[in-house]
Amino acid sequence: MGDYYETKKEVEKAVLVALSPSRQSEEKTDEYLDELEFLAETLGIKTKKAFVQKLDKPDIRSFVGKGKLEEIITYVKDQEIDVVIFDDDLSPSQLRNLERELEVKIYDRSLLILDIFLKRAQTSQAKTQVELARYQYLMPRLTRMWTHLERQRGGTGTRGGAGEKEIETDRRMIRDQISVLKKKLVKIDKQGETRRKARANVVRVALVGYTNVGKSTIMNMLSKGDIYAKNELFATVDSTVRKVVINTIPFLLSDTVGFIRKLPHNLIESFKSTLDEVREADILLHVVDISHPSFEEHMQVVNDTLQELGAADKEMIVVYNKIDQLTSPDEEEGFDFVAGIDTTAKNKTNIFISAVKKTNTAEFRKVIFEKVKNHHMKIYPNYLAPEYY
Ligand SMILES: Nc1nc2c(ncn2[C@@H]2O[C@H](COP(=O)(O)OP(=O)(O)OP(=O)(O)O)[C@@H](O)[C@H]2O)c(=O)[nH]1
Ligand SMILES: [Mg+2]
Repeated sequence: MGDYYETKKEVEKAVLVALSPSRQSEEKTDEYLDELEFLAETLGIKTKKAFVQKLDKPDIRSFVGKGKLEEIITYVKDQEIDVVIFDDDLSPSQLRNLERELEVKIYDRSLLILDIFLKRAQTSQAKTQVELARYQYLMPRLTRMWTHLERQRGGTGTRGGAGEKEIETDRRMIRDQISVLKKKLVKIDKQGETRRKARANVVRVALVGYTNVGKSTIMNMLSKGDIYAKNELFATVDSTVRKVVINTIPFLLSDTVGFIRKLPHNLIESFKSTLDEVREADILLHVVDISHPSFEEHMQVVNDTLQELGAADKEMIVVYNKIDQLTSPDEEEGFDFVAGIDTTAKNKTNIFISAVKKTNTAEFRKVIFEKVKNHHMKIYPNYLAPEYY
């Protein structure tokens, strides 16, 4: 094995590889690729080209068929590509085969997301959660190249390629790490539990939504804070809680990690405690980027994830954000005409805003106030709530 991956260049060049099953439209495939490109960009990786193969199921051996793989290999060599990114998860044996044939670094969707989370995590809880998920993911996938790269990352460095023996050593080390991290998390969880219990006498509201929809922007708008909000996927990985007061009634507002299609399962598992903010909330603000062509699918992903967390039946305000980017919404008709918006769902209130242009935000505050007030009155039945002004 050569040392082609030794030299670290400033910007890595990537090709994307995706399948296009017959049931999926071309637009959908393109959109998924755009999302994958955006994810790669978040890690500072530049996409040079995307390869799509019409296949209903991934090839067991190499994800794409033989002919397509040859095409990719040629391109990777000619264009000096550093990374090949697959839009689905690869099995350990697919990863091994592809690595051998492509001879460059390989990412699948989960690993890409895990690395973004790793880069973004700030608190020790989030860092521990991501590290755990990442190790659990890597464990069955340790290959010579990964072992080698991980050692480089860890600064231990090995000369030449790692052998089977080293992989075995690393596997043992990772197993130990996993149990250390699990213990650490239990301890952090206990502290978090105490902190959350202390908040039992305050109404709790949680922002949820697909990544990049504007949750942190809304959090900042409501709490006048300065949370990292950026046109990047997973700008927020840690959950942040702020106290907000609307018209004399206080509540706690939490901003959490965004959801995404095919979020690695290990990641949801280890983020469960961060997502306790969501599970324990009285009211959810489900933020939707209504200007995104796939906003309905994104909503579905969020609702499914909420279901998984056991938080699907909570009272919810669906906040359709970024209306400033909608092409020609009919002012007269309002936005309810937009296809796919369910105005009949119980327990749900729809509101249309632009957090950036501050459109309809007074109305938004009012809707939050009314709902928070109801919960506040349950905790403090004698509270004389003021009328909203
Ligand atoms: N045009 C427009 N852009 C917006 C609006 N609200 C937020 N944005 C932009 O959308 C991008 C993402 O905003 P964030 O607040 O970081 O989104 P988020 O949901 O917290 O994203 P993650 O933390 O990555 O999951 C930023 O570039 C914001 O400036 C809006 O009402 N209109
Ligand atoms: Mg955010």
